[in-house]
Amino acid sequence: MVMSVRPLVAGNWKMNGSRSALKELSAMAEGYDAGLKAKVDLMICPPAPLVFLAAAAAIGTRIAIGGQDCHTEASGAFTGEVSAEMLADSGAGAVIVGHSERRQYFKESDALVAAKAAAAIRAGLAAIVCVGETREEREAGKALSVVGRQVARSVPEDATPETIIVAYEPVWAIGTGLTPTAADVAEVHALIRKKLVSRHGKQAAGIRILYGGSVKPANAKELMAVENVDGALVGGASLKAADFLAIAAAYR
Ligand SMILES: O=C(CO)COP(=O)(O)O
Repeated sequence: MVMSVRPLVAGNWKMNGSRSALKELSAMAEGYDAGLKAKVDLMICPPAPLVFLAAAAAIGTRIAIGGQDCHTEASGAFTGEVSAEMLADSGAGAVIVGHSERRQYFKESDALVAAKAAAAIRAGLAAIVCVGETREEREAGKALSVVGRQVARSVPEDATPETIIVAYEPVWAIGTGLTPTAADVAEVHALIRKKLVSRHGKQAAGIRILYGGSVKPANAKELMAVENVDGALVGGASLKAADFLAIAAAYR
C-alpha cells in the first residue's frame, strides 16, 4: 500500500539453535547481496544466550539481531528474566513481544504485551508486537474482532514506524504448514492498518505489518505481494540460511 515502507524479513529461531547455528547467520550474511540489501531488511531473533554472539557476528552485515521476549522492568529481582535494556546492551536492535506461544503457554495478556513493548521502546529497541487469532476464533468468524482488539490493546500509544512493527500470525498457521488465503491475509492486514492509522495518525501508514505462520520459500512471493504485507516473521524456515534467503528473495 505505502510505497515508502521498506520490507523486513525477520527470523524467529524460538528455542532452537546453539553457538554452531551461528554459521547459518554467517551464510545469511554472505547471501545478503547488494541486490537484496537494496530491497529488504533482514533480522534474526535467536534465543537470549546467543544474542550477544549473534550481534557480534552480525556487525558489518546489515542483518539486525533481535530478542524473542523481554521483561517490563529494566533490572531487579526477577530471576530468570531478561530486560529490554540487557538485550540492547547485548547488541539487539529489536525484540519480539506477545508471540502467541508466550500468550498461550505463559498466559501473557494484551496489557502485559503493551507494557513489554513500552519497555522495548524505553530501551531504544523496536518492538515486534505479535497478534493473531486461534483456529476456534477463525472458525467462529471472530478473526477480525480478535486481531483488532489485540492491536488496540497491545500496541503502545506512542507507536511510530521506528519503534513498532506489528506481526500478524494466525495461531493455527504457526508450524502447521497451513496458511490463510491471500484474500484472508489482505483482509486482516487492512484491518490492522486501519486500526493503527486511526489510533496513531497518518504516520502509522509507515508501521511495518509482517505476516507470519508457515512462511516458506514456496509461498513467500504470493504472501509478500499482498497489500499491507510489509514482510514476514519466519519460524522454522529461518533456521537454515538457504530457506531464509529464498524467502527474502521474494523481494528481489
Ligand atoms: O511463529 C512463527 C514466527 O514467529 C512462525 O513459525 P513458522 O514459520 O515455523 O510457522
